[in-house]
Amino acid sequence: MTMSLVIGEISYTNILPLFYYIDRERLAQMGCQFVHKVPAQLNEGMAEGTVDLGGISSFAYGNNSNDYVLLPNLSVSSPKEVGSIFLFSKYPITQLNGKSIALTSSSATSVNLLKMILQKYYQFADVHYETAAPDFQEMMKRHDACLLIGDDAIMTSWHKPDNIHQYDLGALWHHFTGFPMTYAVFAVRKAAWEQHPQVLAELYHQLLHSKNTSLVNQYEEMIASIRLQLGGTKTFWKQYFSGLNHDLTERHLEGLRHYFDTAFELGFLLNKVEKMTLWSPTKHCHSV
Ligand SMILES: C=C(O[C@@H]1C=C(C(=O)O)C=C[C@H]1O)C(=O)O
Repeated sequence: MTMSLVIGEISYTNILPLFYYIDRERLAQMGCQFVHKVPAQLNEGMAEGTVDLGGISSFAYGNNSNDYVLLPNLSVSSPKEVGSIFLFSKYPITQLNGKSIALTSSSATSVNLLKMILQKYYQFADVHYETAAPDFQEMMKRHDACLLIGDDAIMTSWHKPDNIHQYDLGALWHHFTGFPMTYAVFAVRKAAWEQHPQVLAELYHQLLHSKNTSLVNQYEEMIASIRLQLGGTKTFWKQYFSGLNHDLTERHLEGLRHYFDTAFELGFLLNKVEKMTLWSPTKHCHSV
């Protein structure tokens, strides 16, 4: 069997509803291969062409919007609090100007989101950033605050010392802009989509099916398996998933546009994202 699509699967709980119910055997028979990595590694895989599609940081999509198309109705987003993207700080956030913050090496969207929030909304011009492996203890040895995402952030929040302040970036973004935040999108490299349209259509159908089944089952089965691996109570995980959203509506795209425009304005993105092109299983792609 020749390989068709290499699919990037973010190795965090937040994306699980989209993958939990897919038929991996059927997709493997169609030549699909899955790779589990943190977002920053999948972003890189897409850029160098070793990954064909997958959940990637929306910031990485913004950097490559002419070469990738978006799968509609799929994302990792939150209307407000996200519950797994946290700034942990020795000081209240209002006192972070002039301080040093360690940024997880796993992320692209959230590190830029944090910089944006501190620079544009808190008007801090003098924050020192350093990228580091996602390890709370190590990060806090040499820095005043640290940014963690995904399961690293969740686990850290469970064991955080009482004197450490914790800020949810989804809540901050919503507070300052009123928009939902989309952290990950499903992007496909154009070449891969053109070569394997049928495999992509099947995969897309399965991802949507998984998302809908997860919702209908209220994440019950999934939560049982997550608890075996990571611990945590059923109530905790129910609440976590109820704060997330995996759609990509017009409102999500508006929020993304605002994020990309701000990232360009502050020089984090080198090019303005002029349009976002959405793949369609039945028609030609269209841009918004
Ligand atoms: C919701 C999350 O979103 C993740 C954050 C990402 C980023 O910051 O680049 C990328 C993919 C998402 O899965 C999370 O990590 O908790």
